[in-house]
Amino acid sequence: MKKPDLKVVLLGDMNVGKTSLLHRYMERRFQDTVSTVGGAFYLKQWGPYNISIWDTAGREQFHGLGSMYCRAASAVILTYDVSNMQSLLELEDRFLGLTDTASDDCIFAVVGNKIDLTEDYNSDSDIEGERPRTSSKIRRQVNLEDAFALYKRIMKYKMLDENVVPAAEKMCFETSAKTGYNVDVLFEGVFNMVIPLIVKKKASGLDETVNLAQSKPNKSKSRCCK
Ligand SMILES: Nc1nc2c(ncn2[C@@H]2O[C@H](COP(=O)(O)OP(=O)(O)OP(=O)(O)O)[C@@H](O)[C@H]2O)c(=O)[nH]1
Ligand SMILES: [Mg+2]
Repeated sequence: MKKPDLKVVLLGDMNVGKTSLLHRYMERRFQDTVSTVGGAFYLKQWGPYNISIWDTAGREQFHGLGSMYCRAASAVILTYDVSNMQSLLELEDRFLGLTDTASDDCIFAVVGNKIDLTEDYNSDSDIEGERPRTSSKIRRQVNLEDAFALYKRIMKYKMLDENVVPAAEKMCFETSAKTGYNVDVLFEGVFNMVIPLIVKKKASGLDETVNLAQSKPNKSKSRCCK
């Protein structure tokens, strides 16, 4: 298998929609999911580059694997559910520490999924005419400003200068895996931001992307499946 040029990892609590976001982006549809066991990866050709995108399990029992999946990651997509404040809080409490193994210049995106469930989602934005069947919308629990504040705390945790890193407004997204809203914008925005880092690394001979063959989970602990 060809070695990927860069690695992107999705992290976040169970049920926030990580697998659904990846299905939507890679397979262009919303389909039934089962809660992820261990992790799974997809390969995406992006221009001349190969990108591995890793889906991880949000369930507590797989928590120990998270830092392994993040090893040498160029980008981490921290995902929460806009209808569930706890899922945002978990990102800081439970998932941020797992990113210590990521690349030093790793970029972070904070993503609020399931925006279609909320009353301020305009279904005219649906990309495939998949309008919600009911109008029973709920009030969102997480505002974009909460995500901006988390992003700023992440930059502080990483000891990165706010004036140098991409602005929170550029790195916080709201998406719907169900309707496709903002999903391409998210993934392609992240890819476009990390590619200059790869070019730089390759030029300086510091390419540290993990070989997929060496980074499979320990079979005694978990198995890798979709
Ligand atoms: N309405 C709505 N439901 C969604 C959306 N994304 C995911 N879901 C639903 O949320 C549930 C969980 O989705 P998954 O993609 O399996 O969540 P996950 O984050 O991968 O969960 P784990 O694998 O357990 O960590 C499923 O019932 C999905 O159909 C969305 O954008 N809108
Ligand atoms: Mg999953």
